Amino acid sequence: MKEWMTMAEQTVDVAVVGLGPGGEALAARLAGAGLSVLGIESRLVGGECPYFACVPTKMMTRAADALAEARRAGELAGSVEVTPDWAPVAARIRDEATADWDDKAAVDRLLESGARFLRGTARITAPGELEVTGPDGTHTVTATRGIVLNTGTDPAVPPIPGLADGPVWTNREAVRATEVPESLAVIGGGPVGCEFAQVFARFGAEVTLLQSNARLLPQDEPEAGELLAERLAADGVAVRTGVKITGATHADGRVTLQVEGGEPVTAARVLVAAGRKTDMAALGLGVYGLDESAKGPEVDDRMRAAEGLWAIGDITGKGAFTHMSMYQAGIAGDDILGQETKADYRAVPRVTFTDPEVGSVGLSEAAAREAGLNVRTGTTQIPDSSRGFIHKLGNAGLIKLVEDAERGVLVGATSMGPGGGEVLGALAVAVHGEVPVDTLRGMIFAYPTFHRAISSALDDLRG
Ligand SMILES: Cc1cc2nc3c(=O)[nH]c(=O)nc-3n(C[C@H](O)[C@H](O)[C@H](O)COP(=O)(O)OP(=O)(O)OC[C@H]3O[C@@H](n4cnc5c(N)ncnc54)[C@H](O)[C@@H]3O)c2cc1C
Ligand SMILES: NC(=O)c1ccc[n+]([C@@H]2O[C@H](COP(=O)([O-])OP(=O)(O)OC[C@H]3O[C@@H](n4cnc5c(N)ncnc54)[C@H](O)[C@@H]3O)[C@@H](O)[C@H]2O)c1
Repeated sequence: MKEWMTMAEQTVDVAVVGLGPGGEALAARLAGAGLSVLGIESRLVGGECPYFACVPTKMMTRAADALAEARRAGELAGSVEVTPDWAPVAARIRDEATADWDDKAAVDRLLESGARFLRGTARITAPGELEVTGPDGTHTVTATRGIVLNTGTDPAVPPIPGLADGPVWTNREAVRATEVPESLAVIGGGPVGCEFAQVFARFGAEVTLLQSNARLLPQDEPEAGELLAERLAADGVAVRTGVKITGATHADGRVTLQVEGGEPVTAARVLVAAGRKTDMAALGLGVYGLDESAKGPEVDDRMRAAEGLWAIGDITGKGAFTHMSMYQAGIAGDDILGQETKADYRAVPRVTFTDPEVGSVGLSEAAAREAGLNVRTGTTQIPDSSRGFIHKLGNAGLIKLVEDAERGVLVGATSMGPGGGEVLGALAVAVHGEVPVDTLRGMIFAYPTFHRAISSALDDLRG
């Protein structure tokens, strides 16, 4: 194991700036391949996902789903008394997910791979040159083969007058919650807002979700956003879409949000889930002649942003998901190690872990039409399937397929329902493998599974 770096100047083959999921994996891989690699991280090795995002929030949704299932037992299986308790959730996130937000295990793993590690904030000062400011001073780093950026995003707090004058939760504070607020106003109806809104509502908070867009999950099919709004309402969330928040005041430990043309919302807490921001100027991207006002560098299909500069993860704008960060790390790693692999984004899957889960892959109907394809769609409702009928309570969901009729292949699909993210697997194979629709129609789908509903959606395909 190499020593923790303390020297002020060092030269390596590759510097990985920001150790999100992809950067961490890439640094270890390149070191394993014999390159000298320096991983630089200002906060926690592993990035947003393990400490503030995917893992803790999915522990929350797991717990909230357990409560919902227990509440359904009354009608299906006899009486159950449900008394929500946040303590086990908070303890699990602190102890099992984040080791109390300590990345020692991840740092050790990185050092054991042969990579070096430097804690600090990096800024590019010249091509292949970095200045890193951290707890033990300022270091200069020269990366002779190049720099990989995996700097991710920060939560964006919208410029609502007064909002930032008092305490505001983003995902980073919400995952540290040690108790459930009595009431919660959620700003934003994307994946983050919807997941948190349902979790806290199921644990007893009075939740209002304020979404500026006309619907929830605007990147998904409209049918999915509409059905999700219904299901959140059934959980007691007051869902308000198409709203404009014009101001905020903080008083007596409560926040009040003014809503244009509507009732103001007062809550004990406000959670901002209104998207993410980046700062390319702070990173010094202009050194490479790149646009510092952009959200991130443009990359080619090998993740190259410039000569000797690669970028992976959320900043590439190809989908802010951990699996994308890992996928792109593989592509960039191949390029650095001289293997020719090209990124292919035709079948990017994503899952919002609400109940019902909303999974989608490839193009939505609107995106396929915008791309000029001759589109046919097919839809089926999960409650109309045998498994949906059997499942009864909690069976809301749908499957929607988007076919390129010209080629007779699926270019997109949505799978919403119980285990919707798992059912998505079959659809992702179909889109990724460009399996002819006729071949899919000839498949035998096990009875009575949720995924068997795919065959009804195939039967429904029409122009
Ligand atoms: C609440 C929430 C839930 C989510 N749930 C899911 C989910 O279920 N599934 C999923 O696939 N995705 C989910 N995501 C998205 C997921 O967290 C990100 O896509 C994932 O973390 C990958 O991001 P990344 O690789 O770009 O880097 P990040 O994870 O954002 O890490 C970047 C790292 O770079 C560091 N850094 C930044 N600038 C510098 C600098 N100048 N010098 C040194 N270090 C720097 C940061 O400190 C950070 O640790 C969720 C996101 C949120 C907010
Ligand atoms: N399960 C997952 O894979 C998962 C889960 C969470 C987040 N993520 C990723 O993290 C990223 C961030 O998610 P997010 O939900 O924060 O962002 P987002 O950009 O997807 O959604 C933010 C929503 O907030 C709304 N909004 C913006 N400003 C507003 C305002 N002033 N008032 C009211 N509403 C406003 C927008 O209409 C938008 O729909 C996304 O790209 C997402 O893909 C993934």
